[in-house]
Amino acid sequence: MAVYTQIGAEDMAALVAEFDVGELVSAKGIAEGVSNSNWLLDTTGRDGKGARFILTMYEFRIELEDLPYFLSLLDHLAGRGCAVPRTIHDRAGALYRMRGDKALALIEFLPGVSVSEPTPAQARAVGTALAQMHLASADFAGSRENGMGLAEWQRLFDACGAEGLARIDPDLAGLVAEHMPRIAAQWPADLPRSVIHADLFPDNVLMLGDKVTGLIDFYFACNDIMAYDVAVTHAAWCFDGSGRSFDPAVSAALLEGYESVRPLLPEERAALPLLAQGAAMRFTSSRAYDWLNTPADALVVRKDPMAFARRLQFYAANPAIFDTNAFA
Ligand SMILES: Nc1ncnc2c1ncn2[C@@H]1O[C@H](COP(=O)(O)OP(=O)(O)O)[C@@H](O)[C@H]1O
Ligand SMILES: N[C@@H](CCOP(=O)(O)O)C(=O)O
Repeated sequence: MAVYTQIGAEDMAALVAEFDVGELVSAKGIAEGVSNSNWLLDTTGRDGKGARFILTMYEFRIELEDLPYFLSLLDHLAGRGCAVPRTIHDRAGALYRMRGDKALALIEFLPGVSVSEPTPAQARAVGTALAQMHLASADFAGSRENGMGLAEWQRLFDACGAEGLARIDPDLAGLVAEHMPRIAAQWPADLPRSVIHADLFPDNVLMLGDKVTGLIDFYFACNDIMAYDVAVTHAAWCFDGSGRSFDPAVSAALLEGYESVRPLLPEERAALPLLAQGAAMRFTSSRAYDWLNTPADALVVRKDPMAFARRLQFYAANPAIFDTNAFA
């Protein structure tokens, strides 16, 4: 469930009146999601024919100072033809409004559903959309450091402590100690960069059949290595939920889709095994921290850190899956 804040009908109607989107017809809380409160709003629309929006209230983890970057990035990418929802500006032109100490943004609604068992055709479409997004961001003026980079993974593991990691799984602390220093020492410094999504999991992609209708949830977006974004997306799409089973056909299709728009340089391709281990480490770290620090009665379902620790082991043991002829 992800509606942490209640907004009464009168307040919601008054809020909607601050935007040129017609009058409020209905507002329904959206159950999916963990970080923000989201509502599906129907209004009469500017032309009286009806319109639909997502209202997001930023509850945790997002710094107010980063909101202009995230919200203007949506406008930029949508303006370049990417399947990304636009930010609806209020009547004064602002990207977001404050309600008490919390920020609210109105976002264009896009149709589609998040797939749970991606097919190769769907993975190809996602790879294509990711590469389009990377290219379309080339002239985006904003800049934001990756707050979930290597230093943060280490900080999160340190905060868990060896004893905390052992409570999650007896092998986890050893796995981190074995791989983290090597990944940090070999992390590439000079690969091509752009704006990256950095969290393009299936639940952040809306699809209708094999077509991508929306990339959403850009709240980890930052300027970083493009091939790292490919690696994150690979880790998120090419395994079953437990991280035990790798799907080579989905992997090949995802990379093919990406390269149909933006061929990887030889040095990016060569770095993918390490970047994928880093991607798996990144989500192991945040999930491990959340696993130990989410109260038992919290509304949010904790995600299994071992599902990404297993991916890390797989990537470390199978670098050849990223060879150009791996599936030929
Ligand atoms: N622009 C959008 N169009 C349609 N549905 C959306 C849109 N943005 C969010 N949603 C819906 O809201 C849910 C939660 O949004 P999300 O931004 O992923 O929240 P969280 O950051 O809390 O995970 C999504 O799973 C999707 O169902
Ligand atoms: N994709 C991450 C969690 C980030 O949460 P989101 O709801 O903001 O996408 C994971 O699976 O660990």
